[in-house]
Amino acid sequence: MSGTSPGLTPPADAKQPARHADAPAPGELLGAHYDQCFGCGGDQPHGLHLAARAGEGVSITAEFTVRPEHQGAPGLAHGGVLATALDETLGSLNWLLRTIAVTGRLETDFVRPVPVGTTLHLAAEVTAVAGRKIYSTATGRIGAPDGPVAVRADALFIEVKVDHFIDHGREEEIRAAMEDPDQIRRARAFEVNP
Ligand SMILES: CCCCCCCCCCCCCCCC(=O)SCCNC(=O)CCNC(=O)[C@H](O)C(C)(C)COP(=O)(O)OP(=O)(O)OC[C@H]1O[C@@H](n2cnc3c(N)ncnc32)[C@H](O)[C@@H]1OP(=O)(O)O
Repeated sequence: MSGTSPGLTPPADAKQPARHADAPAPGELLGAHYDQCFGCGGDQPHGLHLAARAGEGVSITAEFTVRPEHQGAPGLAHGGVLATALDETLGSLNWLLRTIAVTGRLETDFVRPVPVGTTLHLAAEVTAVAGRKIYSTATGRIGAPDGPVAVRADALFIEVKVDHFIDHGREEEIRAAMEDPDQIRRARAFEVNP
């Protein structure tokens, strides 16, 4: 689906997304792009620990289990946490394009409440690319990949250079990320832009 706001509608000359030749194979786990990331970082104690897996084409699947610390209303996931899970899944798509990009716009529909203990099955794909603009869409389903849709989102990511993080991020975290011995994570963070 495309979002309802004009910023989420690809221009007429937008192109179909092209999976990068070196993208991880379908079924492969992507791993975290940064170990302290709130969405995917394994060393982030407060995070969602979302694990994304490459799909066919430019698509991703991911799973996220709602824990008690994710509540908004009693026993139910906070909407902002669900939006984060969608944002993280959508952001992972950019690795299949081998592009560094940040979220410019994220439009979320909350269709059903998501109880604590639920595993949300997320699926996302890039729908179009226009210059630096990457258009994508995602759904989150309750309990199974074909379960009822609980949340969906449309997003616009904007390609940036690594300088975006170096210029705006805090120096100690930037330095630590650059020295990360995990080659895949370093490549996801730094080595995708020429
Ligand atoms: C050293 C350590 C490295 C670590 C490496 C980590 C690797 C990978 C990390 C990824 C992390 C993933 C985590 C999950 C994803 C996030 O959550 S990312 C964090 C949340 N997002 C942000 O912080 C972004 C903040 N915003 C910005 O920095 C700037 O607004 C942006 C998005 C870079 C755009 O600024 P800009 O580059 O000056 O672009 P600009 O020329 O204004 O716009 C370009 C085009 O996009 C359009 N556009 C821009 N913004 C919008 C918008 N909001 N709505 C509609 N259209 C828009 C413009 O209209 C323009 O269109 P055209 O005129 O070309 O047709």
